[in-house]
Amino acid sequence: MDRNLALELVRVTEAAALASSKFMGKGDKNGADGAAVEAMRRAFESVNISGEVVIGEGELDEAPMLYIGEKVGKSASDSIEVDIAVDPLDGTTLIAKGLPNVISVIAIGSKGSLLNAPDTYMKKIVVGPGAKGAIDLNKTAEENIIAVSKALGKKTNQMTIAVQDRERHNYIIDAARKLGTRIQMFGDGDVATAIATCFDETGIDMMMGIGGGPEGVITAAAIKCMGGDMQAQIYPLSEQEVNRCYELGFTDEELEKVLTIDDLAKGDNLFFAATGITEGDLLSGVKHIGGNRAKTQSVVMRAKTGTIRFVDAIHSLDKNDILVDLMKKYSIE
Ligand SMILES: O=P(O)(O)OC[C@H]1O[C@](O)(COP(=O)(O)O)[C@@H](O)[C@@H]1O
Repeated sequence: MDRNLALELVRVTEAAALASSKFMGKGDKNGADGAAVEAMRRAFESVNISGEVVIGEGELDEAPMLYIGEKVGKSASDSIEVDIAVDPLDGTTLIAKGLPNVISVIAIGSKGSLLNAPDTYMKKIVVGPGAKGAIDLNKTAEENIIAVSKALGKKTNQMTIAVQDRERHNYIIDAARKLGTRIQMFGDGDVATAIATCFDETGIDMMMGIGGGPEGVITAAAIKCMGGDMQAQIYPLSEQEVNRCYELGFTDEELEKVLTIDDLAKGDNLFFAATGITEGDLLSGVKHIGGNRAKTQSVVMRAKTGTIRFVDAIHSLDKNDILVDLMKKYSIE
């Protein structure tokens, strides 16, 4: 894949971020998600790829989505075939309330590189480059915190771990408290939080917990680009989810397997892009400024080179065809 693809991908997440930002705090999570999906789909039309969505979003909550198997991109005779994983809006509950940590994300990899994870829960553990090789999902939360602290050369009470605020994570909270480890709880949006582990300035050393499977694959592509580490296990939490895994052809053995970052996102022919929608640890949210313009901040990464680029942009919203059309459709100023 050509390096110039990076900027094209940023345009795609920017489009989704701009469209959904119009819904911030309006209590309409499906409206925000729908606008992000449509904007992303339209923006993909000008990207010179022949892409197939292998990870879509929305199945868990039946929200609008870019569905699995959907073809996206220009699909010209010279377009390269790629796997695409998308989450046009990670944090639908957050955007409805105007809360921080909402982003739009895509990961792209060569054909067959991204795991076709089911739309069920996934157990995840994510660390930055400093603790690469130190994590093991077969071990307890306590053992992992200790191993990561050793790798980072910190005491466990000098570490901060990020945990999604859910009852199912009480075992992690108990382990961290026993070790005196600080906990940064977050309401939603585990892709943004996982990425934050790879940036020292966020102060987050590790993320652990059970979140969406599709989000897990997207996270793995990003963490690969940044040289961090991740392990995961498909983790259906209900009988319905177990059946869904079987329907998709997963065996019991595969469901028990601890997946490495390479199982989730193979090789290094991978790109990842994200744009902030609301303020986050790493990316600023969309800021609507005077003159019908808006500022965005994005990050785009490439695993092959390890380059991480932050892209600041100012958009003239009335000159943006996708946005003009969508705002008409949703009757939003
Ligand atoms: O909210 P749940 O059911 O605990 O699921 C966790 C998943 O939900 C999210 O917090 C938000 O997902 P949505 O944007 O689809 O609402 C993800 O980041 C996370 O992986």
